[in-house]
Amino acid sequence: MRVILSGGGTGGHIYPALALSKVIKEHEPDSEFLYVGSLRGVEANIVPKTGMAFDQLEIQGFRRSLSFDNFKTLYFFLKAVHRAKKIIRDFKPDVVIGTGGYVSGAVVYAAQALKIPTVIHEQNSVAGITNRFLARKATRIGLAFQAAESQFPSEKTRLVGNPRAQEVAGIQSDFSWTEIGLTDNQPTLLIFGGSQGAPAINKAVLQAMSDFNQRSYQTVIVTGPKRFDSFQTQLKELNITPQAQIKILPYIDNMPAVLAKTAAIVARAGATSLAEITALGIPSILIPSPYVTGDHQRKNAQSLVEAGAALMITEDQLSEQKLMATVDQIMLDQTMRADMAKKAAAIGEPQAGEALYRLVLDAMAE
Ligand SMILES: CC(=O)N[C@H]1[C@@H](OP(=O)(O)OP(=O)(O)OC[C@H]2O[C@@H](n3ccc(=O)[nH]c3=O)[C@H](O)[C@@H]2O)O[C@H](CO)[C@@H](O)[C@@H]1O
Repeated sequence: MRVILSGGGTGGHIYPALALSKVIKEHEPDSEFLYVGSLRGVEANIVPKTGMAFDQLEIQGFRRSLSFDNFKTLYFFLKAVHRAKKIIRDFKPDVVIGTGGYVSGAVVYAAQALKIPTVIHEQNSVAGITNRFLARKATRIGLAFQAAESQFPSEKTRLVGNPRAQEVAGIQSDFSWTEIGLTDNQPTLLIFGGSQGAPAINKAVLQAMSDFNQRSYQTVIVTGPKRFDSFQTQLKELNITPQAQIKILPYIDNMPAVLAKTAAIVARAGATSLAEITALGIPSILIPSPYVTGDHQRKNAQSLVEAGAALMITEDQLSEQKLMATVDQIMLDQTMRADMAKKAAAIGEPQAGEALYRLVLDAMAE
């Protein structure tokens, strides 16, 4: 089949689209894909590395309040829809799939105007603005959380999970911590604040660095691509030299392979990260971002906490002491980790990619 994928702005929207493309390719090896992202979004770094054809639109988000900027945004949106229509006419897709972010708004809207079947995927329990806008004319809607059901027309909406779960669940990882200068003989804690990094997590980790320096378990700190330099500068200012069991990175490109070798995680509670953590059965400490629509990360995190798979620290409780105490609790207790791992795996959705693929076939058959 010929497929246009679009989702952007943040990793949580991009990786599910790429994961779905792998499932489609397994079923239909001759399939052709085109990914349409935004000019400035992180998809421009992520997608071309996979070898998938990639095109870009200039687009920006709406402000929630009335402002002159919104006229400019509207202008960009209409221009982007116009270009998206041309891209669609040239590529002739059988289906157009949107996984969230402003750019998918323009691409899927253009496809709907051209009467091409469209599928949208909502990763969160609280629907994003783009998917709410696209829902009325979408042919099918795939959800990762049951809690989002009431926000979409029921007759064409299905609970499918997050396709990234299936991608990571089956992974045969040959990653070794020695590739980044660590060893494979110690349990490794991975700290990352979603795809962009999280200032509040970085700050608490910086304050706790001298504690991490004294631990025997390994710690990998992913700062986020734009926060790496300032993290290093602050380390210098604090006069702290990370010991050999600590590694600081701006971003991890091969996350599924790395996650498969990770003992425990400290992270935000973005939906795609959680799909990965549960698919692989990894114990986690979740620090939900309070800055997202409808406080959805806290709801995401709560579902793992209730299952016994995760511990939660809210951002207002986050401190060096709280972070270290919670991390030590998990990292120094292998039995606790094993129990949480089992409970995380029990709520994983290793078939999610398959379910979304079926939904795409449904949309095309209509
Ligand atoms: C601040 C914000 O708006 N966050 C939203 C965004 O989060 P965000 O983009 O952070 O998305 P998620 O946490 O859901 O997913 C992050 C993705 O990036 C990957 N990754 C991360 C770090 C790294 O170094 N390498 C790497 O590959 C993770 O493995 C994962 O696949 O989209 C999610 C899914 O719609 C939402 O639930 C989040 O609330």
